[in-house]
Amino acid sequence: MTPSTQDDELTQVLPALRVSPAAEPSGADLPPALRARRNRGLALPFRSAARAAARPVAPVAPAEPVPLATLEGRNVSAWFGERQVLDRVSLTMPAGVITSLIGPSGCGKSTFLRILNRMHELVPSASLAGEVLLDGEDIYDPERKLVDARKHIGMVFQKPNPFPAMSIYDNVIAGLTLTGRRVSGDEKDALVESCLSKAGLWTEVRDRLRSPGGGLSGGQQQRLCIARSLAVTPRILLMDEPCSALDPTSTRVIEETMLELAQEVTIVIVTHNMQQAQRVSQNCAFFLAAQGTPGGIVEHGPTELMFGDPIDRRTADYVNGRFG
Ligand SMILES: Nc1ncnc2c1ncn2[C@@H]1O[C@H](COP(=O)(O)OP(=O)(O)OP(=O)(O)O)[C@@H](O)[C@H]1O
Repeated sequence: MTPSTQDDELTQVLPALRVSPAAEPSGADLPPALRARRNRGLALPFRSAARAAARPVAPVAPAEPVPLATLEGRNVSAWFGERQVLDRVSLTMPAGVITSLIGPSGCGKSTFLRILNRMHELVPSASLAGEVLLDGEDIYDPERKLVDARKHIGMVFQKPNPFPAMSIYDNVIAGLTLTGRRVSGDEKDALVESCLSKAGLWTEVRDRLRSPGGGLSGGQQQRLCIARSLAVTPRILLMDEPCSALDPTSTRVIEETMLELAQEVTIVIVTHNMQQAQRVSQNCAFFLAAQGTPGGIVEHGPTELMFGDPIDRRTADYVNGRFG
């Protein structure tokens, strides 16, 4: 989806804000996603252990810890006009876990992701059925405002979309500006440093915060977009092929960032990269749409099992590159 204006884009991309950034993790602790890797005997991504221990702590005011949230889709179906593209998809994306959505092109992964933060309904012909529960509360409850869902569920897109002429600093706090929340200068400075640090970009841009966001490399721009999402303290971060436009080095840096962020935000990522799904996610769901039928989930579960010992032959074919 390509938003038409900056404000449209901000409204879609950035949830309304809570200003207090989440508490920085203890430098001695590895995030759960990394601990899970270590416990399973898997190597940590390069630099992750060091970064987890040595991540700079921004001088932010003490903040209320934001509890990790679980997101659950129940019997989610979706249509564009008369055409049904998803059929009764149910998936739980547990708190603090990175869940990857995999599957061939056109099977409805991005549609499902956009339903998870109420972006699907922005398409005029789109409709849907089912429930999306954020910690048990349906984000589609008619009593709830759209902004309540976006407040908690952020999105990072395939193509990095910072505001190119806007400074790096202002890009990070763009969501605050849109929502009209007044934040003191010191608090803004601390928030910018904290979010850029969490997105793994601080040390690269700390000396040029007033330079335009468009002057950064593609990978840096994507991390700037992640920092922009974090500035409004989402509880869930949805990522739609966040590395598909990036080179392998930038991809690796974003993956490390995701693993570290998993300590404070539940992440759901759509990816076509099977190695990436294995590197970053603990849970995985395989989507498929047979010819002429809407997409659904064939199988989901721990990523290790999905790749190492899948139940369904179609899953095995897909993860082993034998599909189609
Ligand atoms: N705005 C739209 N209007 C009409 N049909 C759409 C729209 N967006 C997606 N679709 C259709 O919905 C189906 C699912 O698309 P979706 O983008 O969710 O699949 P996907 O699995 O994410 O694909 P990819 O991996 O290629 O991004 C496809 O058949 C697509 O053509």
